[in-house]
Amino acid sequence: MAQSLGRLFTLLSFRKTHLSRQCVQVLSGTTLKRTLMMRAVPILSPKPRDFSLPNPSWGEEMMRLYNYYSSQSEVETEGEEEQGSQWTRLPSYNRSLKYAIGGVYLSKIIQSKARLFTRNIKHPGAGFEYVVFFTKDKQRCVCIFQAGHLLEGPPGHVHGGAIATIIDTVTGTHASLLCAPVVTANLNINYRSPIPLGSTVLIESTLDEQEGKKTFISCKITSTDGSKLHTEATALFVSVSVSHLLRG
Ligand SMILES: CCCCC/C=C\C/C=C\C/C=C\C/C=C\CCCC(=O)SCCNC(=O)CCNC(=O)[C@H](O)C(C)(C)COP(=O)(O)OP(=O)(O)OC[C@H]1O[C@@H](n2cnc3c(N)ncnc32)[C@H](O)[C@@H]1OP(=O)(O)O
Repeated sequence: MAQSLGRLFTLLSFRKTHLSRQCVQVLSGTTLKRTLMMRAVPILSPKPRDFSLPNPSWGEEMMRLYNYYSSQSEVETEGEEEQGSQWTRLPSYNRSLKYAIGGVYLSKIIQSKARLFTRNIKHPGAGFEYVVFFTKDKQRCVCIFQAGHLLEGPPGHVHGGAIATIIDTVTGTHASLLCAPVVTANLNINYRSPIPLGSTVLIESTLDEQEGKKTFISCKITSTDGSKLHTEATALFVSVSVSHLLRG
């Protein structure tokens, strides 16, 4: 199985070197949207649905922050200089495979029922609603997260496992931007104050260090005005080959 999948990946140019280069090309800079349309999602492939665009379940605070970071992402077209482009929104698909060339088709061939954990609840607003923005130098990411009613742990509050999941997702996405593919090797979490169900919070992730195959990232979750610290975490990601992912 792993061998035949390996051959398939090779045929479809889904090799580590290619993937890494492509990720760097595709996911950097403020021309992300245009580049993604032209390179990562090829002519032969339909455009995958982007789950990090607003939907009717997004509350006022989620929309306010989305508009704020989107406005910071706008590219100044006058002159050569790009201004006001501190943040770039990262599209989000229901399978990581969909970031690869031909990923939409690959997704139909390889474990077609598999879905990204955070994008597998169909009802808008019931699970994880989130959008990630990253800085040009990829040193920082920010995620706006609205926690739906299916993520309950203690009554009225978000489950610690759901919090771990969104932290793994944001820090993992951050590490992937720097050196995909990666896996989480270590995740340490301190839960400082509960997150009310249905609320919108900010997740900020910072690159601490890169050392060979290792990428160290730290992260905190706060209320949107920054006054309340909910969670702090550190994570270690290790770069792996595609064959490592396939071997499991
Ligand atoms: C596919 C297309 C992707 C494209 C992506 C593009 C854009 C991204 C956008 C969105 C991404 C979307 C979603 C992302 C969402 C979530 C991300 C979730 C990620 C996960 O949820 S993933 C699942 C959980 N994860 C695992 O399932 C890992 C299982 N595990 C292993 O696969 C191995 O265990 C491994 C590889 C970790 C290590 O394997 P190993 O030991 O053979 O590796 P190696 O020796 O090379 O280690 C190298 C150096 O790391 C040190 N090291 C290793 N482990 C350590 C530890 N735990 N603590 C401290 N240091 C450690 C060593 O000590 C050495 O350090 P040194 O070099 O200094 O000696």
